[in-house]
Amino acid sequence: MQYRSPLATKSMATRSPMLAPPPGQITINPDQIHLVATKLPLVLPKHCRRRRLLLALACVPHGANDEGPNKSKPELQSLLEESLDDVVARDALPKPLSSNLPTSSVSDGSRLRVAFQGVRGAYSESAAQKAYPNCEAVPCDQFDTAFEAVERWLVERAVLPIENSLGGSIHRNYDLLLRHKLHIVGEVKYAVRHCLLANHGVKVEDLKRVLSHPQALAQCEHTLTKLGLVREAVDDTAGAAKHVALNKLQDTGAVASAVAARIYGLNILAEDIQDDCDNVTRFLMLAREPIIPGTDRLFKTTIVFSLEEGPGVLFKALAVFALRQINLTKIESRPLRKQPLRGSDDGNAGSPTYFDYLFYVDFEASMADQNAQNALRHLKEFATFLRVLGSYPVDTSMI
Ligand SMILES: O=C(O)C(=O)C[C@]1(C(=O)O)C=C[C@@H](O)C=C1
Repeated sequence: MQYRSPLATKSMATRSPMLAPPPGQITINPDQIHLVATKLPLVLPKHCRRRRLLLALACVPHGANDEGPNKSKPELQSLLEESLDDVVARDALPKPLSSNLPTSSVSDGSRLRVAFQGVRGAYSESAAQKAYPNCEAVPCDQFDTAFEAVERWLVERAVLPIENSLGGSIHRNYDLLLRHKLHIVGEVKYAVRHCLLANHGVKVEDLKRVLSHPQALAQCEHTLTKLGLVREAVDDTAGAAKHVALNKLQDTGAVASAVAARIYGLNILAEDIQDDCDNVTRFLMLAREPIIPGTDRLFKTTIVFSLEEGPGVLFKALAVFALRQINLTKIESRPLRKQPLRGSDDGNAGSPTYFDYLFYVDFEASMADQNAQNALRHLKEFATFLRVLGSYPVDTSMI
């Protein structure tokens, strides 16, 4: 099956005016950050001086010219002068987060801001609400944007999909976990129930094509094949619904949630069209600081490591957990980029033979557990690289 993805290689803004980020959505590149800065007072509670300062700082474009027009500068200057002591005292050192139940407010009482990828009505928004009830979910056009939003203090957390029970891993987010320095502070599982949406008056037999996120299209493979619809991949399910609605398309439907149907005024032609009723996406909760791992409930730890090439090295790496009765719940390998292919040792010098890999492993133990610490100390003896991405409570909720 071949997806037509006309939107896949261009930036969001140039793809289609319909799919450009809506007002209020954060898009992080130096130019757009400047635009966001001018809107800050509209989106922030007035009493929240510290966050205004941090946001203002985050919004100064890299290499901004002092003599150039920078409308936010006087505000930034006065905020800096007024609040610097306060900020230095309270925020100079990153503080580990408590591993108690996730809070939905920050210390000043305002709602926790949580970045998700997609537009309003995306499954990721519902997952963010499940992870942090009553939070202020902030839409981001790309996964990278959500990572950056947390790193630059624009938001407190990000909730991003990492794997789906039908479609498998979301590789992009594995790669971004390593490229950024955020910590995994929790996980949340969300039951994804797809609907086939179209404009009012459009029947199933009128449809020729269907738009959605590639994962959502993959999760509905059988149904869409049966209907003979051409698939087109877009950035998120709700964005597909929005596009169909705004363009009043008559031959195109969208695979998205019932929530997206309500928001964008579309008709639900079919419900539960995913290939399996147990369609669950696991999302990671990300923060600037790690949480203090506990042993009071079930914890999971996610690590990433690389190994020397050689017979049985991966076996040896996994044995450090098996030897200590630590259960592995997930293993994922990703290419180690910027690492040249290595030649074989059989005299055939220069012939690219080996790919280098990064291994991501989730294991069921807390980093507060001596057994887990011993396992990682053992692994470090022969791993060429090792990083703990987070130690966090397992989502044991009924989905
Ligand atoms: O497009 C959305 O609504 C999303 O939230 C993204 C996403 C994903 O990336 O996998 C999330 C859950 C579903 O599995 C389908 C799509």
